[in-house]
Amino acid sequence: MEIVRVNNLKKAYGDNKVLRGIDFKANAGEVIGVIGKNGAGKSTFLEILMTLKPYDSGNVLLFGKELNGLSTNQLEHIRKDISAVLQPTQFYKTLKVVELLKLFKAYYKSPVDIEQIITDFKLQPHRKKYFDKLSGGWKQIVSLAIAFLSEPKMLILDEPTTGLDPHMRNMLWLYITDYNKRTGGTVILTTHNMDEVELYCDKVMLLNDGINEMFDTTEWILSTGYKSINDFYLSKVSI
Ligand SMILES: Nc1ncnc2c1ncn2[C@@H]1O[C@H](COP(=O)(O)OP(=O)(O)OP(=O)(O)O)[C@@H](O)[C@H]1O
Repeated sequence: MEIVRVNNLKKAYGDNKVLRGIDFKANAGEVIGVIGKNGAGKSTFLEILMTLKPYDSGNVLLFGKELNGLSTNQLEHIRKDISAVLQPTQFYKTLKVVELLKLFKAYYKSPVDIEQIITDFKLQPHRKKYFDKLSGGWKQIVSLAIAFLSEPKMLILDEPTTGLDPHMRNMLWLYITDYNKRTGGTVILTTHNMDEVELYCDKVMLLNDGINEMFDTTEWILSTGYKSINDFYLSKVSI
């Protein structure tokens, strides 16, 4: 089943033409990595998929519906099936980890068991701490746990493992892989870690000079003679 289809997507900030004709597709159950150098437009692309940012031209279809032209009600309906890692706000400060999880569980009407999430994300020692007092990496973990609460059909993660130690990184990937297998949910993420792309992503899109220079399976890219996805990246992208 097709979850996302993007044709000839263009987006500029003033004279800065960031996306100059992107074609992309995500099916149910795929894990897709979006890569490219700093400033290539990865976050811009994800924000458009999250329905947070307008685009100039082209087509973006989520769950078969073209985004431009949807009413506010229709957009809200679509957003129920999407989850993204939220940027912590001031409001998070005043709540403990377990309170935050309960709040979002109620908000999403999530069937997910809070205690299970606490165990899966190794949050037991932190459950009674105020969010504001957690380290950067643990704030990231809590934000990710919240994103999974709604059991979304599409999960969008912007650099989810940046700032996480190797165990936490591993744990997060196990969780992503398990969520993907269990629910058939689609995961679209950006990362600068090419080993993660090679290990965990079914497909990879390389954004370069505003276009998708490559969009294919990691398997196919490796079969063309690159030693690794890192090798592929270094040979395709100049500094
Ligand atoms: N709101 C904005 N207004 C103006 N320019 C913007 C805005 N957001 C992003 N840009 C510009 O668009 C370009 C792409 O930025 P974007 O954040 O999408 O890239 P990225 O690939 O995610 O980068 P990074 O890997 O560094 O996170 C950059 O030149 C950036 O300065």
